[in-house]
Amino acid sequence: MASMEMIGEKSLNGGKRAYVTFLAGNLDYWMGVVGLAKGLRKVKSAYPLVVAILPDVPEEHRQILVAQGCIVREIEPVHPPENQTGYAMAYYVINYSKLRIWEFVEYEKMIYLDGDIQVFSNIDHLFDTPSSYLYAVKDCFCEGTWSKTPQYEIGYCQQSPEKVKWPVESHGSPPPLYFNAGMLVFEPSLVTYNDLLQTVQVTTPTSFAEQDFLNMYFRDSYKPIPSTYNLVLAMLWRHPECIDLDQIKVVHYCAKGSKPWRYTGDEEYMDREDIKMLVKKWWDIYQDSSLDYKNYVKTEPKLNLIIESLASKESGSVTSLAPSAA
Ligand SMILES: O=c1ccn([C@@H]2O[C@H](COP(=O)(O)OP(=O)(O)O[C@H]3O[C@H](CO)[C@H](O)[C@H](O)[C@H]3O)[C@@H](O)[C@H]2O)c(=O)[nH]1
Ligand SMILES: O[C@H]1[C@H](O)[C@@H](O)[C@H](O)[C@@H](O)[C@H]1O
Ligand SMILES: [Mn+2]
Repeated sequence: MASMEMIGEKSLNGGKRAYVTFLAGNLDYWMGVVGLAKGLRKVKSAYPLVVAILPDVPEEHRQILVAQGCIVREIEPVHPPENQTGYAMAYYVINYSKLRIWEFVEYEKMIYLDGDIQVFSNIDHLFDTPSSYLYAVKDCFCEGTWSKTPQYEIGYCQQSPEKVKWPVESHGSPPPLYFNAGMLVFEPSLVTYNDLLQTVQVTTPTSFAEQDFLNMYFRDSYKPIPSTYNLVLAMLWRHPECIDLDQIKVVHYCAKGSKPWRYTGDEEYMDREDIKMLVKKWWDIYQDSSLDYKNYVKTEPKLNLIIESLASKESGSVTSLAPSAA
């Protein structure tokens, strides 16, 4: 990878790791980020959550995130060339700004999670995956958001490619593997970052905005990881044979009507028992005040030790940071 960031085999950032998410606008997505910060604490993740925010995030939302232990980093919006054909969701245009996270080179490796994701098991081990690849979960093409694509028209989905076979005779080779960009394991790099930003300006925008773009850009370095690391909810009704809910570590509330903080149960599939259970599990974490950063700092024994030690140093006495043998 980028020589600028490496001296010999050692990286300049000392191998630092962090989770990162993205927040834009003054709507209610900050609630998702608070839920995520608390979820990462619940599973005892060892790494902080960086929030890349656009300038339009109100001050009060920033303060809530800081109070929840997040590292807030403001980023400039990225404006792609004009889109002549439209996005699957009009707001997807803001997601191009996500490309800025490749600039966070004080970290050697990061795990990006959308704000509408919750982590139910510790996934820190993903930081140990071999470098120079982009890891993400294969997407599903079966929802209406995909209706303008050949995959959807044919009824082909990479999740069950044997169900409806790709018509090689009429359409050529099947499309390359395609990941959902709500969860990514990646390495920040200034070389990659500059190239991403230059390339995006000469690339025609398509329905799934930066998700399409990243799929194209990282085609040769993409490595699929199991759906347990990013359960795109539609998998539950489109490909139930591929999913074992007990194994799921990360849930992505991306299906229409499934954002827990907006959930009404009215939209299609939203009255399913598994959906109700997953929405409730999100709320349980969001409302658990013992997972608030301030309470967590109070109760976390290791942190307490450090805080006490620093306090006693300040007051003149020297205490060892090592835990007592007792
Ligand atoms: O008003 C908004 C809208 C979005 N977001 C942020 O942007 C992320 C992406 O938006 P959604 O989660 O609503 O989008 P989807 O999950 O439906 O979208 C999927 O496709 C998108 C295409 O742009 C992105 O790639 C996204 O990461 C991927 O999960 C959110 O989680 C949130 O972190 C905001 O902060 N405010
Ligand atoms: O990015 C989109 C989005 O997350 C949709 O909600 C989902 O149906 C798609 O599979 C995905 O590609
Ligand atoms: Mn999402």
